[in-house]
Amino acid sequence: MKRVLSIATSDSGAGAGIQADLKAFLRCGVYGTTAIVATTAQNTVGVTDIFAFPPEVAEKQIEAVASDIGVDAVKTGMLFNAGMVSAVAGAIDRLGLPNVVVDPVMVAESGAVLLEPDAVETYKSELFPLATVITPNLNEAFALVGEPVDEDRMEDCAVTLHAMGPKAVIITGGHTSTGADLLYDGEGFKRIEGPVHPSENTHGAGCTYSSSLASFLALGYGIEEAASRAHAVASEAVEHGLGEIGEGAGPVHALGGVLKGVAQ
Ligand SMILES: Nc1ncnc2c1ncn2[C@@H]1O[C@H](COP(=O)(O)OP(=O)(O)O)[C@@H](O)[C@H]1O
Ligand SMILES: Cc1ncc(COP(=O)(O)O)c(N)n1
Repeated sequence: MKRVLSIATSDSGAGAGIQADLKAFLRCGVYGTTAIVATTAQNTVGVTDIFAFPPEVAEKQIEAVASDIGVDAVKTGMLFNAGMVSAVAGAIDRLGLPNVVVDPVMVAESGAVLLEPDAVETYKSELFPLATVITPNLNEAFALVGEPVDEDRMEDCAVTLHAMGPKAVIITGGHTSTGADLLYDGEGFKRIEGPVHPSENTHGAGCTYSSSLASFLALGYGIEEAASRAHAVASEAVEHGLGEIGEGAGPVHALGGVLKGVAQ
């Protein structure tokens, strides 16, 4: 059983964050572990509070998992502040963790700010250089390069992000007109396409995607194949999104496709 560690934040509504990551790990057939860096009071409508743990609490969890269970891939999600980004980068580096997927979570589907603005520089200087791949969505990608969102300039944006140190960049396409993800590995571009589901129940799509990507890297797939499989898992989770859960954008359902037809 391959082991994938999520370093991220709890979502009390369980649509995104650590909870979405564990569902995606189960869907992908890997053993998921967690280092929880903060917790949100959150539902499908919004985020009413964020409580961040001290960075040492995150470091201790990462060390506990690495020293006994082991780590075949790691995914970082919402890290909230600069001190945490720095501590997580330090632990990944010190422990030599492989297959590092960095999802630079900045804003929730509901509009809540999930990253303090001064942490962006720490991402660029400390965490991106350790990343196998970073997975910003369209808005995050342009925010990171400090430019207004322009779908026609996604390739330029990916090149600028790649120069910040990750081995590869994937700008996820859920908020673009085509829905395609864009992969840039420093040599060429690859568009990952698939059916776009007309669903509003996308809370947790990005978390599901980056966790699935880390899972497929742990399972030994190359970046292109892992990206294509992760897109398929995220897309299927959106297709089966749970509109009946909560009043806002419903949570994605990572196991929806797998459970179809199973007696309940
Ligand atoms: N309506 C949709 N239909 C199919 N795939 C989708 C849809 N929305 C998002 N996805 C896929 O889910 C993944 C996460 O996408 P995105 O929405 O860009 O991230 P985030 O949730 O961080 O904003 C991507 O692979 C994207 O292509
Ligand atoms: C704790 C936490 N982490 C991440 C997200 C982003 O969610 P999404 O996957 O929809 O971009 C979130 N809303 N809450």
